[in-house]
Amino acid sequence: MNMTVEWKAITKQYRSQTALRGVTATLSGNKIIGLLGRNGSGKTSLLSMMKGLLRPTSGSILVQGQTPYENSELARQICFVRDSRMAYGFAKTRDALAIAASAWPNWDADYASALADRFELPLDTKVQHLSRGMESALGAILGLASRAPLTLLDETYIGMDAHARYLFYEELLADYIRFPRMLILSTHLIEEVGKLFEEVVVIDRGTLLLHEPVEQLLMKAYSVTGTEYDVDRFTEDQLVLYTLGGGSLKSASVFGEMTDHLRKLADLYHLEVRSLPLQDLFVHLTSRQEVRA
Ligand SMILES: Nc1ncnc2c1ncn2[C@@H]1O[C@H](COP(=O)(O)OP(=O)(O)OP(=O)(O)O)[C@@H](O)[C@H]1O
Repeated sequence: MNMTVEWKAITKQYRSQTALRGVTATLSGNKIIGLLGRNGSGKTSLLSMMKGLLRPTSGSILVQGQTPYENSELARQICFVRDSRMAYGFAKTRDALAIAASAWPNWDADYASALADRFELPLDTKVQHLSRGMESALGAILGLASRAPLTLLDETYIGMDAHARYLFYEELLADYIRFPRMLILSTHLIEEVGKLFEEVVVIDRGTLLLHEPVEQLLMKAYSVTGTEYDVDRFTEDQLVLYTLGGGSLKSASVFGEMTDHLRKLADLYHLEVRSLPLQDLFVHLTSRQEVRA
């Protein structure tokens, strides 16, 4: 199944609060997509509308050409992992997995049980009594074992410790390779998860800032390091995101493409050129107005 999600001029208003403003984009193909945005930028609202839990105030959202809102057939193809405590609070963990098994047509019970072992999930504990990390692990297991063609993970791994998070990344990638599907992960931990993404969507204060393949995005910025004099003359006409150091060792992060001409100039000025980590680029994209132009 080749998944397609269309956002058509989506606006979401909660009373006086506008969470999303005219967001338009088409996501297609089996991919791991990062949904990035600062706190309150509108990520959860967007994910909830993709699952059909909310309706846009204006505009429309289509998953496989259909409206997800009140569409129970389509809902079985879309797994949205957010708050396991809310969804399964009174059930024991083992029962939550059994409920999930009946909800998802592609549920893999053996895989769910192998994951429960790997994450050391206590099966006889009520979901509402799970530790934060274990609740996150349950969410990760539900998201992975559902094998839903569209899987939405809203900061699923946020309560996990580093060991569990890396286990989750490893499982996510391995299972995605075995069963390609569209996985959308909203996150703040870009440095850790960034390597998994093929494509990123950045939402800033309710508007779509960019939607691009990661490879293409990373080509849009770089850092140069050298003496202050050389770095300053190299970056004179460029959009500098931030600088570090000075004197004999200064580094400047630049938003713009590294052309052949610039590379020759950097060589001439004995500057070291590096690509910018996705996390740095994200922080600066969402904090500077000029970059949006
Ligand atoms: N039910 C609601 N009623 C009123 N305002 C809401 C509601 N849900 C979200 N909002 C507001 O809409 C905006 C976007 O919220 P949303 O939860 O979608 O953002 P987010 O990017 O997921 O945030 P975070 O990263 O902090 O979880 C915020 O200003 C939030 O306060």
